[in-house]
Amino acid sequence: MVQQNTRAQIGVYGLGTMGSALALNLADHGFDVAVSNREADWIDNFLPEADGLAGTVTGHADLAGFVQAIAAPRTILFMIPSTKPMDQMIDAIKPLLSKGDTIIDGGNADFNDTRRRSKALDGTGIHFVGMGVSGGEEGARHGPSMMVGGSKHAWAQLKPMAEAIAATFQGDPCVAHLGPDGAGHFVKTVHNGIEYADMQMIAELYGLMRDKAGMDAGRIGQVFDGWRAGPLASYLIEITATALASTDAATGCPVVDVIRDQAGQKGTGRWTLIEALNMGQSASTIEAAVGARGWSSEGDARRAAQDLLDPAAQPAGMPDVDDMENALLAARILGHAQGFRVLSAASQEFGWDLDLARIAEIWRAGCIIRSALLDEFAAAVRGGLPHGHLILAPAMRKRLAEALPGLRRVVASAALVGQPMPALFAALAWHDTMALGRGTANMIQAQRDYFGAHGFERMDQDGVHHGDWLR
Ligand SMILES: NC(=O)C1=CN([C@@H]2O[C@H](COP(=O)(O)OP(=O)(O)OC[C@H]3O[C@@H](n4cnc5c(N)ncnc54)[C@H](OP(=O)(O)O)[C@@H]3O)[C@@H](O)[C@H]2O)C=CC1
Ligand SMILES: O=C(CO)[C@H](O)[C@H](O)COP(=O)(O)O
Repeated sequence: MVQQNTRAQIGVYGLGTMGSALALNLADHGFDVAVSNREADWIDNFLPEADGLAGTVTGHADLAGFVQAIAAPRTILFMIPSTKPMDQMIDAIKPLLSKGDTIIDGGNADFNDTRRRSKALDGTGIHFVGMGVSGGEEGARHGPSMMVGGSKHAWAQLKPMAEAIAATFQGDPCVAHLGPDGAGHFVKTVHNGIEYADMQMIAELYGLMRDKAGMDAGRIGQVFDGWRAGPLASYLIEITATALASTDAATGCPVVDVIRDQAGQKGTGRWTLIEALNMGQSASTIEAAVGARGWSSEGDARRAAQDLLDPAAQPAGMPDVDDMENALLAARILGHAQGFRVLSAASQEFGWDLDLARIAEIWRAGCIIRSALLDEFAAAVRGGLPHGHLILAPAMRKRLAEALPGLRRVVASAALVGQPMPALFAALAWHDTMALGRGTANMIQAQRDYFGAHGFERMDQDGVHHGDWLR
C-alpha cells in the first residue's frame, strides 16, 4: 500500500540489502522516513517490516510523490549502485528538488565520480554528499560506521540522524564529516582496501593450516576462535571462526569446503591501489590482496599448473599457533599503516585536511574492519605519527617488535614449503624496506643512468650527475 505523508525527515531510495536496513534503523530511532524503490513491488513487501517501529515509514512508488513526502530542506539517501544508476537518479530527481536539498550517495562510489557529481551540482543550491557506509546489512540495521564527504550545510542536515543511527564506541558515534566532495568515499574506499588486505591475510593463514598442517575446518575455526580474546579481536576474526564452524545442510560438510576458491570483487580494493599509485604511494598488502582475488579466477590454469609446476618444496617446520597469531598481528598493523599512509597522501593531494585519528576512531565500531587494534591506532595517530608513519608510533613499534619474529617464521616456512602468502610476504617486505636506512635504489639509479642517461644525485655533492660507466 502506498501512502502519502509530508512529515518525513529523510527519504531513502533503494530498498535492497543496505537501503532497507538503513531505513529501518532510522525508523527505529524515531525518524519519519519516506522510502522508494525502482521496482515498486519491493516497497509493499518492505513496509510491513517497519510496523511498530518508533518512526513512521511511508512508501512512494512515484518519484515526485516520494520527494513531496520529505520535509524541506530535504535529505535524500540513495542506496543503489553508485555507477550509472546514481547518475540516472540524480538526473531524474534534480528537477523535483529545491535549493537547500541534499542528495546523499551512500553506496560504494569511486570518489572521482563523487567529485564530478558534486561539481555538477555546484551553483544549483542542491547539495551532494558522498557517504561511505560500512558494516554490511547487520551494521546498516543496527549501527554502521559512516564516512561523510560534502558541504557543511549538508552535514548539518544529516548529522542528527547519522549520529543517532551510527554504531557507537564507548558512547562516541562512529560517523564523521571528513571533508568536502569525495573525501568520505575516498576514506571508505581505503577502508575497503584495508579490509581486502586483512581478509587475504586471514585466508593465507587458513590455507597454511588447511594445506600444510592438515587441519580440518572445525579445528582451524577453533584456532581463529581462540584469537578473538587477544590483540586480534575483531569482526573479521569473529566471522572467520563462525564461518569455519558452519555446516552445509545439503552435504553435511563444512560450508567453506563446498565454496569454489574464486573471489568476487566490486572495485574498492582496486580503486585504493589505483589512487595510491597515482599519488606515488604503494599499498603492497592491498595490491597483494587484489591480485590474489584476480588470480583466484584463473581456476583452470591453476589446476593445470598444479601438475606442471614443481614447487621444489624444502623441508621446514610448521609454525606454531602463537607464531601465526603474531604474524597476523604484525601484518594487520602493517596493512593498516599502508592504508593510513594512502589517506594522508590523499589529504595532501586533494587539500582535504583529513583527521586520521578521527577516521581511526569511527572505524572502532560498526564497520567491517573494526578491531581492538583500531583503538590503539587512534591513540597512536592522536599522539602524532613520526615521519607520517603509523609504524613509527612508539606503541606500534613495540607491538611490531613483539610480533615480527612470528611473521618472519611464518613467511620463512611458507616460502620453504611452497605455501602462497602474497599479503603476508608483502607486509614483511614493506616493513623491511622501511627499516633499511640505506636501501638499494642507488642500483636502480645506476641502471637508469647507464641505459638512459637519466642522471642521479650523489651523496657527497649537490646537483645531477652521470656515471663514468664502462661500455
Ligand atoms: N551489501 C553491502 O555489504 C554493502 C553495500 N554497499 C553499497 O550500497 C549500495 C547498495 O548495495 P546493496 O543494498 O547491497 O545492493 P542490492 O543489490 O541489495 O540493492 C540494490 C538497490 O539498487 C537499486 N537499483 C539497481 N539499479 C538501479 C537503477 N538503475 N536505478 C535505480 N535503482 C536501482 C535496486 O532496485 P531494484 O529493486 O529495482 O532492482 C535495489 O534497491 C551499493 O552501492 C553498494 O556498493 C555499501 C556497503 C556495504
Ligand atoms: O563495502 C563493503 C564492505 O565494507 C561491501 O560489502 C563491498 O561489497 C565489499 O567489497 P567487495 O564486494 O569488493 O568484496
